Amino acid sequence: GRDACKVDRCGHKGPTIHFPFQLDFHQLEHYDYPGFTLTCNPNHQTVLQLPSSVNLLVKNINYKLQTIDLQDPNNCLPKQLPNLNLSNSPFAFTRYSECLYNNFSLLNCSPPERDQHNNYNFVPCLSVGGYRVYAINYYDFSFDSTSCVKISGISSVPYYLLRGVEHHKGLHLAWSEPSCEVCEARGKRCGFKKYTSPVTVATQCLDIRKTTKVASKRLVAVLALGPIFLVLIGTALYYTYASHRKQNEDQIRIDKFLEDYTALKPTRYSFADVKKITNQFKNKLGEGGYGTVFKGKLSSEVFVAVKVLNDSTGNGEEFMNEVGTMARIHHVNMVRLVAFCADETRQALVYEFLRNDSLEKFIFSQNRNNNTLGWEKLQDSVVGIAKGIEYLHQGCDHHEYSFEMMLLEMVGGRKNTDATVQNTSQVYFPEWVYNRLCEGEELGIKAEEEEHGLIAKRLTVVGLWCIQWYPMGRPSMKTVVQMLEGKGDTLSMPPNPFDSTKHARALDNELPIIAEAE
Ligand SMILES: Nc1ncnc2c1ncn2[C@@H]1O[C@H](COP(=O)(O)OP(=O)(O)OP(=O)(O)O)[C@@H](O)[C@H]1O
Repeated sequence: GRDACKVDRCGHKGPTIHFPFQLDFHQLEHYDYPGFTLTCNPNHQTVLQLPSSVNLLVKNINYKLQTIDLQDPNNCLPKQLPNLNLSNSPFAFTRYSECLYNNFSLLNCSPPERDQHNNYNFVPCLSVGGYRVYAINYYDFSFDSTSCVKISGISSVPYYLLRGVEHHKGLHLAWSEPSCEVCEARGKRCGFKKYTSPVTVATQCLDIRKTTKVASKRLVAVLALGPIFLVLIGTALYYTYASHRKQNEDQIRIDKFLEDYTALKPTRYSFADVKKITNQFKNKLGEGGYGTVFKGKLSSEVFVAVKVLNDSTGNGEEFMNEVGTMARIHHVNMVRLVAFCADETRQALVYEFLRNDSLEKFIFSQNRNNNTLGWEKLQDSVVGIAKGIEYLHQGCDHHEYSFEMMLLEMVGGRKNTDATVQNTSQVYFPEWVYNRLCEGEELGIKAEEEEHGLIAKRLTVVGLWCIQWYPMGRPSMKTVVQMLEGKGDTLSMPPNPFDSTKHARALDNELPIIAEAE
């Protein structure tokens, strides 16, 4: 109970510190439960030391949500991330940032003549002397790293920590043990009760009033000591002045952050702007179902792809959906919507420019042996796309029907309805390839090394799982990512998606029998 009544803080603006946290100089009083130890640095800032000597400043502790907000003392979190390992600490990344990304490398790139890397995660605080540091994911294979040197690797991290402008936001962690949520929600103070196992701690709820009574008694004692009180007032005034100055500095930093953040949101252009950006639609990149795509230039270094929507494209619903959704999406595997145009008559979407051609061209390349995209790269692309779709689904298990066809088309190396194929049994590639796999035959594709054959087989089996007749039989995108990343040849074969008799029989079973009318 004594621990629960104790409230500390490092500076008058610092977060309040009470159970399950404690300041290290009160260590002796915590004879029953060590809690999470914090320290005060000489600048009266609160410091949390995480394993591997990662020291971070504590900005806020939310005892109700059991979260803690941390900042790097030098405002350069990416510098600490390679050492950050939470496995031996009571903390984990918060649910809000549950999208964790693996295998980032910090690359130091020599000064580019013109910055061709502007679409990647630039880390300003690590970039010195004209060199530029980027946080690049294993799957960013379009990133030209020839003039770069790897500084360090980051194994697992919430993606928001690597986005340049969001470094200021700091790191958000959560703890689950000891659990004080119930006490906090009841407006009570939480305290240690007993150990239920060597590592698990039971807590008890204590009345805060007791705490305030103790506090007010102390206040009376302080008032009695008048002269000391005056000194305290003087000190407090000094700190108020100092904190006011610091508040101003914080405000400037926040304003700068908001400015950057606003710059990230899609801008609205007029159609005249769009014409200017695309140089009168001079350079056509391609054509899709909804419009024509042109190359454009925002500045001497920033290129974009401008999709001018067909006049006949819907009643504006599709356009609003696209802008509404894309504006909220920030994912390493998703193209970024930079701007849009919605004049009375014309609509256009402005995306970041992707310089490495469309995947379609690589899939349907005639001479697969000579193309630059080998089987490993194809697999990497598929995993990247699957992760992007998983991010979009965020827990909903509905499928991206064209994803599985893309998998199968990659292996088939041709559209599965290719009418030029001689052997009619091969015309519907998915069915043909299912039968072949079931009979233990090779896929009959061009894969010179054994490992390539395994990749092709893995893509095919996952594709076949995803085209299962019944939606319930299809794996979630999360499972798809795991299947695609799985090593070796251990995937089981799915049931036959083309067995129409089974489907008919299953339907028979499911439909209720309706009696004929008399
Ligand atoms: N962000 C981009 N960067 C570079 N090229 C692009 C970009 N977006 C589209 N393109 C080019 O424009 C072509 C058409 O793209 P678009 O998105 O309109 O069609 P799609 O994806 O093929 O089909 P759909 O209209 O069904 O989405 C692509 O094949 C590609 O060559």
